[in-house]
Amino acid sequence: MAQKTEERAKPTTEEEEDFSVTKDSNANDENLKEDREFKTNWEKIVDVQCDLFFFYNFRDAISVFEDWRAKSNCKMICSFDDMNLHESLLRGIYGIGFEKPSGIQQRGIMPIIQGHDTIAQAQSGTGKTATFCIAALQLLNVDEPSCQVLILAPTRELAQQIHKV
Ligand SMILES: Nc1ncnc2c1ncn2[C@@H]1O[C@H](COP(=O)(O)OP(=O)(O)OP(=O)(O)O)[C@@H](O)[C@H]1O
Repeated sequence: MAQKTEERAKPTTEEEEDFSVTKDSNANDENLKEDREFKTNWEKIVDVQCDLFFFYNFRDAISVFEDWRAKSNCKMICSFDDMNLHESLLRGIYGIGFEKPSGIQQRGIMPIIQGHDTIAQAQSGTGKTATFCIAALQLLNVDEPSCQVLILAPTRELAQQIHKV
């Protein structure tokens, strides 16, 4: 059986990651390679557009996020209560059993609500979909009947998965 290693976001005092991801060591090497490629592409994007951020769950990338956070004055929010969400949205979040935001939600929800162009990458099942859904629901004007949010997904399967969330 392949040796298992645990990959987690760099721990911080503010954050307690809710989701842990276990990978075999070969998959981990592949992920690190992909992350290096992603970071190179990201650096190209940053050159032309400064109002973007990304993070993923490896140490280098977290530090890029922390730099961005320091520059943009954007805080990491560790509780849904502190996100200043509409009451009905907050009730819905607690109603489906979310007690506290995951790492990507602590970092990603507020920048989207504040109108920053946001690129975020995190491991599978860490709450990315809920991140942009919660932010989108917060930004929706329920009295406005026209389309206000468009979510594009590259595959039908992913679109169906997003619809479920
Ligand atoms: N803060 C939270 N607390 C508890 N459960 C959560 C939280 N956020 C998301 N979840 C649950 O975790 C699961 C994965 O969430 P989500 O689909 O948002 O992750 P994802 O990163 O988009 O996944 P994937 O990489 O597979 O697309 C879902 O069942 C979702 O309901």
